[in-house]
Amino acid sequence: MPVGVCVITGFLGSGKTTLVNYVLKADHGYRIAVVLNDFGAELGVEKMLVQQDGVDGTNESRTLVEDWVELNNGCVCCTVKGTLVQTIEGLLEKRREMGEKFDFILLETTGLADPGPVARELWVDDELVEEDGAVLDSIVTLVDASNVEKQLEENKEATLQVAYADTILLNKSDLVQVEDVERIKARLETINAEAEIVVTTRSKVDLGIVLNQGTVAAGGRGKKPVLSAFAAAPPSAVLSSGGGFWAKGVEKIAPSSVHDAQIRTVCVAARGFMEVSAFERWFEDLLWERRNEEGGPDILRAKGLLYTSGSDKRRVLQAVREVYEITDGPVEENLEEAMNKVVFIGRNLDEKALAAGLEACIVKQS
Ligand SMILES: Nc1nc2c(ncn2[C@@H]2O[C@H](COP(=O)(O)OP(=O)(O)OP(=O)(O)O)[C@@H](O)[C@H]2O)c(=O)[nH]1
Repeated sequence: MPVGVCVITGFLGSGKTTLVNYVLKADHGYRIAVVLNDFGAELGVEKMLVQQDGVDGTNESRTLVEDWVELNNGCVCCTVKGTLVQTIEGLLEKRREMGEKFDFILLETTGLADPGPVARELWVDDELVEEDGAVLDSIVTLVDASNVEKQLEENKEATLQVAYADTILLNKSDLVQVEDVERIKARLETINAEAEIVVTTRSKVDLGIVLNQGTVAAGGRGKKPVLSAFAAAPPSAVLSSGGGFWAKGVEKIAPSSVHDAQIRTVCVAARGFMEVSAFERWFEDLLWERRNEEGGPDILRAKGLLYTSGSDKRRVLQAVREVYEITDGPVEENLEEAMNKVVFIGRNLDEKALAAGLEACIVKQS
């Protein structure tokens, strides 16, 4: 029987990695493979965020096998190399080699992705669906309750992510009032009236909602899944752009894989140990002051790994619009490297100025 693939999508900072971590650590007895396809992946930021507090809270029992990270409950983790189909094929190969099977594959998409092409790729690639292959089980979309309304106004991808969902996790509910939740639910329903909406905090959800929506067990080998967004039309209609499958009493959105051209990703790095207070001053100025200037940086999301003076731990930076946090990562054995990395996604990002700003936070050796 093929393995079910659960596609986890949602706008920048909505809680996808938090959900992946939650699923990996929960006591469910499933063997799960996670495929990360994220903007921080090339710097190793994303992988580290998923691994940072493994199943038992330590790093010790994990072994790095090539690009695979095996967790001590049998779950494995990898990042997309080459195409998505190649990555999943690699995973399945690995599964055969191990003589064991995964029960599920979780695929975390990038926060700016239109999940349509990913779903289509999984849908139409017949080789994947062969015996012991993979089949799309469901699309779970996370939305950040505190930002979703603005995101839906500004970004077509955010709307498409909601439109494709089988299940929507209305996450970060702790950051809004009860009446906001009702209003947001109503807004989401105008885009996708079919999806189940589950209100969550820190992506904590009944795992039955994420793992195994029944497609694989019910359909068996080679069966196509029944996804709400796809169910109204055969795949051919899904493949044609602007097909009639949106016309279900919901907003019409032309499917597109074109991103907001102004949004880009900038990665900056600086070697050495930094003064946290200097970093905070610089970062807060960027997030809170400079963004209001004409043509100033509009940072939608940032992630980073920081080395701070006087600590033997790497620190993890997370920012979603104006909100940010710096938390402790695992103890670092090789502190000499001390390469600070920050990945920004946003508009009006000046790479040179950001690199210089990060460099200026490094404590200079006298
Ligand atoms: N207050 C609050 N914070 C949350 C919640 N869920 C996640 N976060 C925090 O929000 C930040 C972003 O969470 P992630 O899980 O990394 O979000 P993501 O969707 O993977 O982000 P991208 O990789 O940018 O697309 C992190 O600092 C999380 O700790 C929640 O329910 N409430």
